Amino acid sequence: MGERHSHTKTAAAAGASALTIAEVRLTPVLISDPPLLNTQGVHQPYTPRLIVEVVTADGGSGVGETYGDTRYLDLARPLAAALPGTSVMDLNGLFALAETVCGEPDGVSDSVDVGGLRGVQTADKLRLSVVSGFEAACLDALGKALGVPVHTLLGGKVRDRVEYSAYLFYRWAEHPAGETPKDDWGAALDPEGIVAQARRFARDFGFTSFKLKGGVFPPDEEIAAVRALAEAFPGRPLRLDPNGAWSVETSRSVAAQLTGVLEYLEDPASGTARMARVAADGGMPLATNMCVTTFAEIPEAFRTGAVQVVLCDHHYWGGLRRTRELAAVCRTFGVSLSMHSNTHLGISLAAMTQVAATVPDLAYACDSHYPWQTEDVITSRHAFQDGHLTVSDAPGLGVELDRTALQSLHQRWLDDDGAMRDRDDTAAMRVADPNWATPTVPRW
Ligand SMILES: O=C([O-])C(=O)C[C@H](O)[C@@H](O)C(=O)[O-]
Ligand SMILES: [Mg+2]
Repeated sequence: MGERHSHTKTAAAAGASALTIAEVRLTPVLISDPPLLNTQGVHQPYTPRLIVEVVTADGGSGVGETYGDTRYLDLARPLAAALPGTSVMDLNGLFALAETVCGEPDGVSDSVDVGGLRGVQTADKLRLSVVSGFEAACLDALGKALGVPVHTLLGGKVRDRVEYSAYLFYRWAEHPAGETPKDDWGAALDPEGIVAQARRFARDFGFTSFKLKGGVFPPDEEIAAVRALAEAFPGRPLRLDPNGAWSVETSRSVAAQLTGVLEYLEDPASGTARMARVAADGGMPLATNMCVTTFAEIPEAFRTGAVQVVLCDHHYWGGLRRTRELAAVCRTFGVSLSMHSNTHLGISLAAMTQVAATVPDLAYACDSHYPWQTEDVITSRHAFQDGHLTVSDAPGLGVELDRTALQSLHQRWLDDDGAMRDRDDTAAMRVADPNWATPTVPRW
C-alpha cells in the first residue's frame, strides 16, 4: 500500500539499533468533505491528506499525517527516501535532513495560498508542514517503544482533557455535481440555518464554544448570524473568521458592532499591516491563523499589536515541539495561544490533542473540522464529550491504523484523474458557477 522507502542494506546488516528507521511508507489518500463555503469558494467533494508511517528495525512503527496536495507530496518523497538509517529519536536531525533533501517546492510565492487559506506559502513553511507529519510518526514510534504517550515525550500533560469549539460553516445540502458524498446536515445559508447547525453540534458533541466561518455573505448577514447565535447560546464564547475578506474599514465596523458579543474576531483583514490598523481601535481581540503562521512573521505582528491570539496549526509550524516553542514566544510577549487544524483525520487530531495537553496557557477552545470528516484511517474514532477530548495516556499517539480504510481511501486517490489531488475551493465553486473567480481582497 502507498509508497515504500527502505534501507538498501537490511537494518540488521547496517548494525542498526532497534529504533533505527528501516522503512518509511507514504500513503496519499482522498477523504470526503462536505460542501462547506468560505470566501474563496466551496470545499471539493474529496480532499487530499498524506499518511506517513515509519517502521523501525525492531518492527515497531509510528504514524503521522499532514497535507496531501501535490506540492507537499513532492517534498515528502525525498525525505522519506533519505530517512531510513536514521533514528526516530533524532528529531533535530530530521529537521536538518529535511532542509538538505526536500528541495524547493514548485510555484511558491509569499502570496496567500489560493487553495487552502493557509497564510503565506514560503518554501520553509511548506517543508515544515511536511516534516510535521514525519515528526508525529517518529514521536508515535518512540512513545510506543518506550511505552509512554507522546505528551510524556513533550514534558508531560498539564490537563486531562482538551476543549474544542464547534466549527460552523455556511454550506449547501449537497455538492453541485457528480457522484459525491452526501450527509444529512442539510443547507445552512442564513442565521436560522447556522443556529440549527450549532444546536446539532451542541447536542451531538457537547460543544459550548462556536466559531463561524465567514467571508461568504456580506458582513451584515454574518453579523446577524452571530447575533442569532448569541441569542440561542447566551454567554457562550463565539468567534467569526472571514479569512481576511474585509477591508480595514469594514473590519473596524464589524468589530465595533460585535464587541462584547465575540470573544475574538479572526483574520478580519488580510495581512499584518491591516490587522494592526483594526487592532489599534482596541476593544476587540484579533486572532489569526493567516498573518502569523511562521516564526518570521512574529516580530512585526507582535511589535505592532496586530494579533492578540495566535491559532497555532501544528502542521504549519513544523510539528509538536515547535508548537511548544511558539507557546513560549507567545507567553513572553503576552499574546494568547490557541490551536487550529482543518480538514484532517484522527491521526492529526490525536497529535494536536497531545501537544495541547502540554501547553499550560491554552486560553481558548481549539478549532477542528473533525466532526465534518466522517471518514478516517484509525480503528477507533475520537469521540468528543462535553466538547472535550480526553487526552490519551496510551503509548505514542494512542491511535491504530485501520489498514482496510487506509487502502480504500488510497485507492480513491489512485483512481482520481488528478482533479481532487490538490485542494482548490475556487475550482470547486466553478462547478456550480462557471463564472466564479477567486474574489479579490478585500471582498467587502
Ligand atoms: O480557520 C481557518 O482559517 C481555517 O480553518 C482555514 C480553512 O481552510 C477553512 O477556511 C476552510 O477549510 O474552508
Ligand atoms: Mg482562520
